Amino acid sequence: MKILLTGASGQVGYQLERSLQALGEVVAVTRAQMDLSDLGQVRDVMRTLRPGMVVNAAGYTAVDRAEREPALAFRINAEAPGLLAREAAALGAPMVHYSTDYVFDGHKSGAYVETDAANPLNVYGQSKLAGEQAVAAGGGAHLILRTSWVYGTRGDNFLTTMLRLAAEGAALRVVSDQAGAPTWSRSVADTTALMLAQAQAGGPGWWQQHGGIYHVASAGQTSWHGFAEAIVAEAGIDCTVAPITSDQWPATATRPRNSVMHCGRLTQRFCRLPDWREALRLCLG
Ligand SMILES: NC(=O)C1=CN([C@@H]2O[C@H](COP(=O)(O)OP(=O)(O)OC[C@H]3O[C@@H](n4cnc5c(N)ncnc54)[C@H](OP(=O)(O)O)[C@@H]3O)[C@@H](O)[C@H]2O)C=CC1
Ligand SMILES: Cc1cn([C@H]2C[C@H](O)[C@@H](COP(=O)(O)OP(=O)(O)O[C@H]3O[C@@H](C)C(=O)[C@@H](O)[C@H]3O)O2)c(=O)[nH]c1=O
Repeated sequence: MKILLTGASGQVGYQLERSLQALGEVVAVTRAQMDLSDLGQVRDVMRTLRPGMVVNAAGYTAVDRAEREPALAFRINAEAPGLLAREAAALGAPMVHYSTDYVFDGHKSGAYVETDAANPLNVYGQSKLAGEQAVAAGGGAHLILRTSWVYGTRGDNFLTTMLRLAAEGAALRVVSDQAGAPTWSRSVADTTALMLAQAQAGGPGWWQQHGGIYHVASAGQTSWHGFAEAIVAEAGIDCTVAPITSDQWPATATRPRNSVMHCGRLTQRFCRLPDWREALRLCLG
């Protein structure tokens, strides 16, 4: 089976290109071959390639910049995934799409379940919620995997930023009033592959029974400050991390204070991701 993978240069996409190999022929396209802001090109690629499955790991992920570029964020995160979903449905191809903890407003005191009402606080979250809705409205078989605080040793992310700042000897100041679950990009990719292997074995009725939204995040929770402290500790860097409040960090976009997601639906049917601290250890090991 031909699997169209978008966003292969990104954190999750890079891992997916490896994790999906066992499932079929992975055709990884870059922005140069399929720019999600160009809907005509998206349609052309889908109609030329005619994939048997679409895994959309591309996304507009610049949370602060999205406040200044809402139209572009919505085109890439909502309109293009909607088009991919409609084109995939026309081909009878299932689609996997990724979403975010930032669809929630953070006002809940416990962990969010899949059926909790979404109410994003920022443009990025709004565009991702619109993307979820567009993929579901596409009418085909789909999985929407919401993950959170993704990191890895490649590219720009919170882990690599903290390691760089600590190595430069910078005084680390990190917000301690936002709770979430840091999630290793490899955990997301491996979980996706595990779910899709079961889908392939399950036959046509599988998507009807098991499709829809899943929360896919590390077990446990921490704050960005707790994550930063763990990063320097695991990396063996002698450096203090000062806790600050969100108000003390200059940010354009408002982030949810609590975006911890309950992963019970995933755990009951498929697997449990490692605890965030254990995953960090594995990532840096
Ligand atoms: N990062 C995180 O903390 C979280 C991410 N997610 C979601 O997971 C998914 C994957 O995110 P992640 O891997 O972390 O993101 P990255 O920012 O690491 O990668 C994004 C990918 O999308 C590609 N991309 C961006 N714009 C376009 C475009 N116009 N056309 C084609 N490709 C484009 C990038 O290509 P290029 O290299 O050319 O820019 C890159 O390959 C996204 O849907 C994201 O919203 C969910 C929760 C947390
Ligand atoms: C670099 C840095 C950030 N911060 C704060 C800013 C922010 O509140 C928090 C996280 O910063 P970042 O900008 O790395 O993270 P942010 O862009 O908010 O990360 C989000 O990205 C999108 C794509 C998602 O989907 C989310 O799940 C989440 O991972 O830490 C500090 O307090 N000190 C620092 O030195």
